[in-house]
Amino acid sequence: MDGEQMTDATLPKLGALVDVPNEPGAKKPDPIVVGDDISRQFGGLRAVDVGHIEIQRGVITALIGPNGAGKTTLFNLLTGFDQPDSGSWTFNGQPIHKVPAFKVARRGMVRTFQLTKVLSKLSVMENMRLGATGQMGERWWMAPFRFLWEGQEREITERADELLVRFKLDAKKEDFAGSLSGGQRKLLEMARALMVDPELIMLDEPMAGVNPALKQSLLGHVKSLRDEGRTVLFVEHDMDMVRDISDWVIVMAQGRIVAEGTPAAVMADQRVIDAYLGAHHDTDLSDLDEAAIAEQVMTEIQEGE
Ligand SMILES: Nc1ncnc2c1ncn2[C@@H]1O[C@H](COP(=O)(O)OP(=O)(O)OP(=O)(O)O)[C@@H](O)[C@H]1O
Repeated sequence: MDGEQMTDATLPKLGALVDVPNEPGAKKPDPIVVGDDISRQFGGLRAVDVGHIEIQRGVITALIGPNGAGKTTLFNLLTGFDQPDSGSWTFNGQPIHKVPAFKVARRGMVRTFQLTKVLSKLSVMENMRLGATGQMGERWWMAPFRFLWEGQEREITERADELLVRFKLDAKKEDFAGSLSGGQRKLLEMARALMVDPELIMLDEPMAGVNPALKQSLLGHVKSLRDEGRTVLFVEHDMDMVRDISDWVIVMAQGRIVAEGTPAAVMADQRVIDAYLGAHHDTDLSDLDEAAIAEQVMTEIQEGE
């Protein structure tokens, strides 16, 4: 996949969504992920309760919803970082719901993590090397066979160097990750996830803590992931980003998928409005048209973050 600029191929992929109904759980023409009856309970709280979900291959899908809707929990489940109470899902047609996280990543489905304190104390380059799972040199019994893993080590370093140049972090490679700005951290999270050359990259709030000057550059990087043939799924509260770059939007509320569709359709969808209306009983709906209400509610959610 590396190096292939698939911009020409992107257009037919986007076109494939035209006939998909704007319905929760809608079937897609070429899904990379298909999940059924996925549930996760914390005590008495059903954090995730998804009947059916499909993620279309080769496009950018946004996962939105109010705080506590279950978005992160669903991310954790799909990528093997948490275990469901029930449910099954496939990646590229292969069941993956019982596969541990590191193997899910090797198969090509990777999620970003916000940099933790521990990773902040590693250099940018060390963070990149951590992103490359399954190096032979990690296995103690391979140590005597240095000739076998030295080549791989070199490849990892070359790949990390290339990605750091692409994300304009090469000048920072020896710096502590903790010294990076919010936007640079987001770029590092993305670059690190790309170390395993994933088919599906799942971004957790890529715009959180990013200053406005870096936002455009970040948006460009996310689009470039799609344009080189990857599938992108991201959780985000920044509605400008959702509007700007997503090809498809899935809305969660109280653990369930309550709406799906193109960004324009979703922002004017009554179910989306209803999902957020708990805090808006006083709004006089008769005074506003549907799209205006959606716009207002979305803005309030965004401002509330
Ligand atoms: N480990 C946990 N233990 C107990 N409750 C949890 C745990 N993780 C999540 N929850 C609860 O599950 C619900 C869903 O949380 P989740 O973080 O998935 O929502 P979210 O949509 O990602 O929210 P946000 O947009 O605020 O990040 C919330 O009510 C949350 O408090």
